[in-house]
Amino acid sequence: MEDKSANALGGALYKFYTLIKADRKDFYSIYAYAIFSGLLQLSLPLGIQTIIGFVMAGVLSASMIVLIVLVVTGVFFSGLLQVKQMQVIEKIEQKLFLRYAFEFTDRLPRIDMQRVNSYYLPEMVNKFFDTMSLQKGISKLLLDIPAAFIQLIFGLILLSFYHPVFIAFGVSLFLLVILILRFSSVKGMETNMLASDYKYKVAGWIEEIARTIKTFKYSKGTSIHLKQTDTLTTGYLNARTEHFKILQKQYWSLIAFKVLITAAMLIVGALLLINQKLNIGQFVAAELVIIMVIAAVEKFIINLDKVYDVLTALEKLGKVTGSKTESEGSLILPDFKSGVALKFDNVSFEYSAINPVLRNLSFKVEAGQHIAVMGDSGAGKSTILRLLTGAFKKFDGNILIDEIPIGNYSLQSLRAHTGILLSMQDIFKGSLLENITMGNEAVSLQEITTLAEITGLSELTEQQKEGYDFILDPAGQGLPKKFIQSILVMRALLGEHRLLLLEEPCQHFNKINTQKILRFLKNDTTATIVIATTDETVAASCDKVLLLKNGIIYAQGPWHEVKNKIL
Ligand SMILES: Nc1ncnc2c1ncn2[C@@H]1O[C@H](COP(=O)(O)OP(=O)(O)OP(=O)(O)O)[C@@H](O)[C@H]1O
Repeated sequence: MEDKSANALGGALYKFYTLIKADRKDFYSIYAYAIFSGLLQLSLPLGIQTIIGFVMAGVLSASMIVLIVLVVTGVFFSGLLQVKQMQVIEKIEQKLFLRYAFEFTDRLPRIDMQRVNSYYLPEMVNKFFDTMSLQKGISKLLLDIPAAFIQLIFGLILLSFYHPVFIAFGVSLFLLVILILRFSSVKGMETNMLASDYKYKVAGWIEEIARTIKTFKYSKGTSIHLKQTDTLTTGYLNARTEHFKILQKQYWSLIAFKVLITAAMLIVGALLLINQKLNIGQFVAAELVIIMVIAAVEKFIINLDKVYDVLTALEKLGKVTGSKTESEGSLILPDFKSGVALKFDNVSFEYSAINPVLRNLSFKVEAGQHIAVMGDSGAGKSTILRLLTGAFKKFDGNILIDEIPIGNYSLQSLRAHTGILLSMQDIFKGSLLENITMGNEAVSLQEITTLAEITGLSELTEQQKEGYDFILDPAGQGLPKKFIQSILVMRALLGEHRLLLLEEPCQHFNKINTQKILRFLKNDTTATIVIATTDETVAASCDKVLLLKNGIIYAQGPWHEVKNKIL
């Protein structure tokens, strides 16, 4: 466990380093400002020391006034530099938000589906909210901590000029900080990560209740939602309490040290003063520097929880931004106006080791041929289509497209030539037109209206005043299923294709639209078509039927030969 946590801490620190590297110019200017501001802040005790010297000597001279002006100017400039630092930090915070927003948006559609198969992606995306923790914490990490550190270094250097005893003070202070970090940081990171895990589990569970709200609403007397929340929040509270214990330990070590050091320094300072090793001006200045140094250490320790938060946020954000994208080849599928030839050669596939889905499957589809894949629920029909999208790469055997293994093709080129309708596709919040064309401006209006007529969507566009600008709710809420299906079918069919992968293309359609779609597929496209279906009308319209049973081919041939084998 210790090793894993140490790795988590190391990994998070490395992520922090890469984050800083990306904006290094901004970071350099922060540190330049922090160094100057630290130096300027020292002008206060030094100035006071000299002023006291003047006062003690009973001299009121022009140089004393100049000195006062210099001290006041120093205070003003150190404030000015702090404002500059804040401006740079604000810029960094804005950049962070943009960077993560675009990284999430760009990466999600390219994510390797096989690796995230067991995750519920909307829940995984909740981690985006850690951008805010990062924004909040980074200013502490970049502004307060470096400033405190620089103040500490300069303060200690200055003190060592007053008397060597102060060098011992500096060394013990450094040792304290290192000891506190050495003994608490790994555990602190571990407990903070655990609390964060539970935080997302609670959020995920509440999201799940919202997603299935009708189930919970209509299940009389259920308390399962509260029970689960109770379990998860208990986990969260335990982890938080453990984490707070670590923070408390750090604060207590600091308080103990502060008490001791204040007493020791006052006594040592007073003794040095009495023994005339320091004059009164030096004594006051040295005490001021000591107070400043202790305040710097305090700032450092108090902000340690922000360090944990930032590192944890980076780890969580990394779950999405660091997730593997789909691997692909570099071959471009040529832009021919004909279908592709397909071949499954001894293909076996499983989503998880306990559940083999396809077993030594071999079949061929000629270029331009239409094939229906039939079988009971769970037989593996959709899986065949999914494998042909190139989204699932880990299978045994070989899948060939135009005699070349599917993995050799560039996914972009493959998908540019493939029209895909799978049951997990959905409507997103956006206009009807955006939902149909997915932003592809090359699609002609003529093509859209033709397909709208075939699929029956024209009924909707004629009813709606806004026509194709009509805004759809997420998942097409409130829209009849037949229109949702029309949109999804149009999305798959618009444009030129060499391969069409269609899962139940005619479900929710009436007989007329079913016939229109089947006629369109027969006469108006040259693509090779693979349809996963249980609809006999659809199967009968294909050149060949592949009947699956428990992941193997049970029968294949034209519909009239296979239909008797269907139970
Ligand atoms: N994403 C997934 N993760 C794990 N197992 C899956 C996944 N998708 C499907 N399966 C399993 O793989 C098997 C085949 O599923 P598939 O969806 O290909 O069957 P199907 O014939 O299309 O069934 P249906 O008609 O019900 O959609 C089933 O046992 C199913 O539970």
